[in-house]
Amino acid sequence: MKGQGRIVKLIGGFYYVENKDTIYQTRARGNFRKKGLKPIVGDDVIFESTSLEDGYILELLPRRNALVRPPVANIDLVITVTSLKGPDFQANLLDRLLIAQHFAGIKTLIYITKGDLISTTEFAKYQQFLNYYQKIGYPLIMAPEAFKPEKLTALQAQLGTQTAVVTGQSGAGKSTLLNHLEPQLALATNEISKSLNRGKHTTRQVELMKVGAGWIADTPGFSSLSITQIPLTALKDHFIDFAALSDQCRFRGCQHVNEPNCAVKAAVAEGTILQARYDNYLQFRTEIAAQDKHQYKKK
Ligand SMILES: Nc1nc2c(ncn2[C@@H]2O[C@H](COP(=O)(O)OP(=O)(O)OP(=O)(O)O)[C@@H](O)[C@H]2O)c(=O)[nH]1
Ligand SMILES: [Zn+2]
Repeated sequence: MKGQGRIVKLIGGFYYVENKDTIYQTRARGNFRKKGLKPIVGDDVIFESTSLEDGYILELLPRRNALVRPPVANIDLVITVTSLKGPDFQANLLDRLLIAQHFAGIKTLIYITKGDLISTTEFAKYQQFLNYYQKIGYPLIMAPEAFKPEKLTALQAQLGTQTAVVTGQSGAGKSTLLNHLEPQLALATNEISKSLNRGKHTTRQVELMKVGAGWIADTPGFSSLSITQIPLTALKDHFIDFAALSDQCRFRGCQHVNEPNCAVKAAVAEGTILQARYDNYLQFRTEIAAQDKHQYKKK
């Protein structure tokens, strides 16, 4: 048969392509390889196959968008899983994820886990962050409330026929959420390693799975994320709270660093923009500038 399908998994040089609920094992043969294009999970392709195990990808169809990490294409929503305890909450990592997702042009839903493992006092420490992200426009859901039947139904309805990706640190609770959404998946989940205080990387590959009428990709966890693919002067546009104020800065294209009459810096001083978020902005700028310098030297 010859037809259109979607790459759902990639293992050992084989691309697994779904077409009408059947999965075909294929290899890449199309001329896209000459163009240096590498198919990733989520890609729509034209493929040909003689049996379930023997097929070829002939053509890679244009991508709407793609994330670098995890590598997935054609995504409508990223569910960004952020644990409060084990792994502990890191505003820096959350900001990296949010900025990378905005740069890729993909909507974000923040999903907070393990609030049940900390005291009320400790929770209050994080509350200002959670409130802040909601205030600036990120929808946010939280475990274990998110597992209530009516909440799961609402999330499924929100997903509809779309494609979502679940991303976040190792052991944050990605597979756990998917198992609640679709118990038939029965994905392996694991306790985080006590000695390393991080996940054991239960999920080892990106895999796109049917959940209700839509698709969700579970992805391996990670502990750091580079944002150096973003051009230095564009970074500010992906901090949605800064972007909302930039009209009020004195200079067009204000980088919110050294310029006078900067509305962003004023908001930080006033406390309407979180200091930690602004500090992360400056840190990301330093990382991007260091990378640019390094690349310039190599040329
Ligand atoms: N107490 C508590 N435990 C949770 C919560 N969410 C997940 N867990 C537990 O945390 C552990 C790790 O969860 P997983 O769903 O495997 O995490 P993951 O993000 O898929 O991990 P990797 O696949 O390694 O990246 C499991 O033992 C879960 O039962 C939560 O909200 N509260
Ligand atoms: Zn400014």
